[in-house]
Amino acid sequence: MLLRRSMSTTSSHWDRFQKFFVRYPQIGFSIDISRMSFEESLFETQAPAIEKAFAAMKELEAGAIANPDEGRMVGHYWLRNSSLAPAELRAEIDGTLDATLDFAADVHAGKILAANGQKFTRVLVVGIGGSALGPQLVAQAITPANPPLAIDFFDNTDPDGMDRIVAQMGDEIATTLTLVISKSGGTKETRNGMLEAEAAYKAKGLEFAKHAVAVTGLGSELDKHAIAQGWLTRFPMWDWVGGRTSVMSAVGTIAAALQGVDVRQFLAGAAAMDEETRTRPARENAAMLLALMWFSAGKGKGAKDMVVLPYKDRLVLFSKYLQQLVMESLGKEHDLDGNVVNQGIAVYGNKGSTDQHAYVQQLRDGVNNFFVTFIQVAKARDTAGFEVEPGFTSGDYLQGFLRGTRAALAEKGRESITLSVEEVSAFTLGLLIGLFERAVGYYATLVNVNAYHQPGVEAGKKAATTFLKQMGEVLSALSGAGLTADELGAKLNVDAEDAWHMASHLAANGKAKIVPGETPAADRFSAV
Ligand SMILES: O=P(O)(O)OC[C@H]1O[C@H](O)[C@H](O)[C@@H](O)[C@@H]1O
Repeated sequence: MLLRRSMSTTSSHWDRFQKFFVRYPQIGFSIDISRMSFEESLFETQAPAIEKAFAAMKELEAGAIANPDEGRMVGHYWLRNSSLAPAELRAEIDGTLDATLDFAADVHAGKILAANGQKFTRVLVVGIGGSALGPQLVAQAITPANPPLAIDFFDNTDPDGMDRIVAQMGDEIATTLTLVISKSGGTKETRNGMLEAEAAYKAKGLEFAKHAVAVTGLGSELDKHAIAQGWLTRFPMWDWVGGRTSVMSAVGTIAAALQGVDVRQFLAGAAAMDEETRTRPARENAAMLLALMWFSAGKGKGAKDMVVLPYKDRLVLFSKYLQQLVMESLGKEHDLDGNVVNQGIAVYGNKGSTDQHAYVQQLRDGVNNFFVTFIQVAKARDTAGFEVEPGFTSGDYLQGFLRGTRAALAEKGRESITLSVEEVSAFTLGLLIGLFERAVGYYATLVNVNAYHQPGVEAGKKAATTFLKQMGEVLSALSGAGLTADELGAKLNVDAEDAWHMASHLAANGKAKIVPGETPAADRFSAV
């Protein structure tokens, strides 16, 4: 009885797998949605929305103002196929790509040297969000084991984080090329990182400008600064490329090329996935299938989180990369008609099998509020095989753990998608990025939001600016006599809780003295 039941379950799984497994053999990719619990009628019920999404994408790729709030075109697909771009942009797209690759080749060949006449040995990327995550993902996933230049990142305004990197660089800062990357050219974290880098070069008696390159919008603050200081060179960033989709613009190509990545293959991978997912009907269209799965799992409201589990160390940052791509694109208060919808899909993940020893316990037994996206890489390793047990390699185990976890989740009614690529290479990373970019675009139409703006990000920036201004006032107001947060607040017309945090921060960093009281309200702050 038991045996029969399990056999029929197995055969229905096998049938469903065959029905909902789509592969593109010519690019070594497949998607399996058979372990998602959607009804087949989804393709019928969503047919009008699917058509709308295809049409919207077609217009977007043809240069429509697909980001209406900001009145901008959305052109990341043109970066890997400039022939799609409006005619007046093609030469600039191709020219910029060539210029980044030529620059990297000249650095490798020693035609562009550090100020001391030696070859550059390191790159320091200063950027944040879309201006850092792409280069970080590329560095982690597809650079050679011993790249021509080592790479570090200032991707925050944490002084301790920057100090550690500067300390690790030591005297090698003299042969470090710094790329300051900011589309807007006005992001404070990046401005601070640039100033910290400048100071670090100066501390070693070096001229920063002779080691600095900017990637930014024409005429931005950063652009003007780079011109005024006579930096090595500048590469443009365009308003029709969003930060989170900028890895195939100069933002990503310059660092990748310096690292010895085959950038043209990276772009070719994305272009190939674009070709596959641009015109195929929904049932064969991997990007549309992803969008539909997100829609059906989360009931079009993001009710289920997306857990991204690549079974490959090189792809560990892919989940973080997708977190920005998906959450910044889809996490919106309003839909395109102005209704309050509070849309989004939460994304988290790290890598398998590592995560099986952490939160996968909850995925199998706990709250069922997610679907997993497994990423399987067929090829286990580049080097010769090694057997950890007779007949079995580490790679066999990795595959066993992926399949085992997928089955164990399915047994408990937990959904999963499995994407497969043959190996992690410039080409396959490109195609995976291309796949998710298009899936995000399709899904945005299914739920009627603008995927290409990020109005919510501004609120935190504005509040931080106010906080800093008021903290300056608190610092000036401190005197010999100890003041409480209430007194500071009343004096400066600042919220008492804010005043307490400002004064506490100043005290923790040697700019104020604190006499602690029994409660925060009794703490007294004075000038040093
Ligand atoms: O490249 P930047 O203009 O410096 O922007 C860096 C990042 O910060 C912004 O606040 C946005 O949220 C991100 O989408 C962007 O990638």
